[in-house]
Order: sequence, then C-alpha cells, then structure tokens
Amino acid sequence: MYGKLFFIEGPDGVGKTTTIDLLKVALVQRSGRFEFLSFPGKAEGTLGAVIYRIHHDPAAFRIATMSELSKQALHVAAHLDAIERLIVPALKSGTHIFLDRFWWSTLVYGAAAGVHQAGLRTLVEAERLVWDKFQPALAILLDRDQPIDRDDEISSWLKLRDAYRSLALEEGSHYPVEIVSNMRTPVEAASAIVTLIDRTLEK
Ligand SMILES: Nc1ncnc2c1ncn2[C@@H]1O[C@H](COP(=O)(O)OP(=O)(O)O)[C@@H](O)[C@H]1O
Ligand SMILES: Cc1cn([C@H]2C[C@H](O)[C@@H](COP(=O)(O)OP(=O)(O)O)O2)c(=O)[nH]c1=O
Repeated sequence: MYGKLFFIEGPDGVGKTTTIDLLKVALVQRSGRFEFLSFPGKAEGTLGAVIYRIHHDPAAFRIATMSELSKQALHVAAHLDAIERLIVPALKSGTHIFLDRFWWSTLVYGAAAGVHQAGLRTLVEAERLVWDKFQPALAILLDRDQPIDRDDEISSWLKLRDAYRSLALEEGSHYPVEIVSNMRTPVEAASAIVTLIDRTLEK
C-alpha cells in the first residue's frame, strides 16, 4: 500500500520547526514509517541546497538582482527534484511523508512579492501535475495572530497569514485541510496534530 502524504504550512515564525520536532518524537511509535522532509530540503549535494542559498544570499552567486517570479521558478525546480527523486519513490514504497512546507509557500510568498499571477499559477500547475495521483492525505496550516521571535513587519506578516488562510479554504475542497492554532504551548499544538494524523491513518 502507498504511504500517505502530510504537510505543515504557515508563514515564517509561526512555529513549524518546533512543532515538527515534537511530531518526530510522537510519531515514532506509530505503525508505518514516517519520513520528515523539509520541502524541498537543503541537504548538501542537492538542487534544494543551492536554491536555498541563492534565495538567502544571491550576492554569493554574483546575482545582483533577480525577478521575484524567477526566484519562485527556482523554488519550483527544487520541489520537482525532491518530488521525483525522493518523495514519490518513498510514498510508492509505503513510507508516510511529512513535509515542512508545500507549493502553498510558492503561491503565498510569490503573491506577496507581487509576481505575475498567471505566470506563478502556471509554474505551480507544473508541480501539481508531477504530484500526479498523490493527493495530500492531510494538510495542516499552523496559525497564530503574530509571529514569534521575528522582526518581520507585522502588517506584511499578517498578509502572508491571510493568504495562507484563503488558500486553506480553497484547497480544502480538494483534500482534508485543518487549521491548527499555535496560540498555546508547542506540546498542545503538536498533540492536536497527532490526533488529526491518527484519525487520517485509521481511514
Ligand atoms: N507555541 C509556542 N509558544 C511559544 N514559543 C513558540 C511556540 N512555537 C514555537 N515557538 C518559538 O517560536 C520561534 C519560531 O518557531 P519556529 O518553529 O522556528 O517557526 P517556523 O519554523 O515556522 O519559522 C522559536 O523561537 C520557537 O522556539
Ligand atoms: C517553499 C518556498 C519557500 N519560500 C520562502 C519561505 C521562506 O521565507 C524562505 C525559506 O523557507 P524555509 O524553507 O522555511 O527555510 P528557513 O526557515 O530556514 O529560512 O523561502 C518561497 O518563497 N517559495 C517557496 O516555494
């Protein structure tokens, strides 16, 4: 049987990494193997690692300026690499996959940067085609009304939050989507997610 695909989304500083660290511990006892991947990942020797560095430090690659749409196209390239090389083979072998981010981030961060909307949607469409029959079994949108430990301008951060919430509503008609509050302790948020995952695994 194929593994199930899970992911967590949300703007920077909402608590994804912290929650995932707790989920890794909690899900060890579950039947079926879980693999946790940051999407697209930044393991040395991968396209994802190079694109992560280009995103955060373009000057290191002697890139003086870069259009925002081309930046998102690089993200999509790294996603395609991870999907084809790692994720789909793992799902086919029966491993459950839990991703830190999904193409939702491409749409949300691209839109926030003001990129050409039809161009962005078309890039993401290529990625959706490559996911093929693998629909997410459960998408988690982690939610707060403010980021933690980040200097981001609050109004920009709230726009990202709203964009994620709208996307969650839109995507919820295609596969299960849950908005989980992180306005509580990390352990409480993680245990709410474990309950949702257990319910999904029982199906
Ligand atoms: N529920 C929570 N309550 C208090 N602090 C939290 C909570 N969740 C995460 N944090 C803290 O918030 C900061 C950002 O969390 P992080 O997991 O790195 O977010 P993300 O991966 O979404 O950017 C970290 O300092 C983390 O310790
Ligand atoms: C996945 C993805 C992330 N991003 C953004 C979100 C984050 O601001 C940034 C890197 O995200 P992330 O992978 O969470 O790494 P880190 O928290 O270590 O910086 O890239 C995009 O712009 N497009 C995408 O497709």
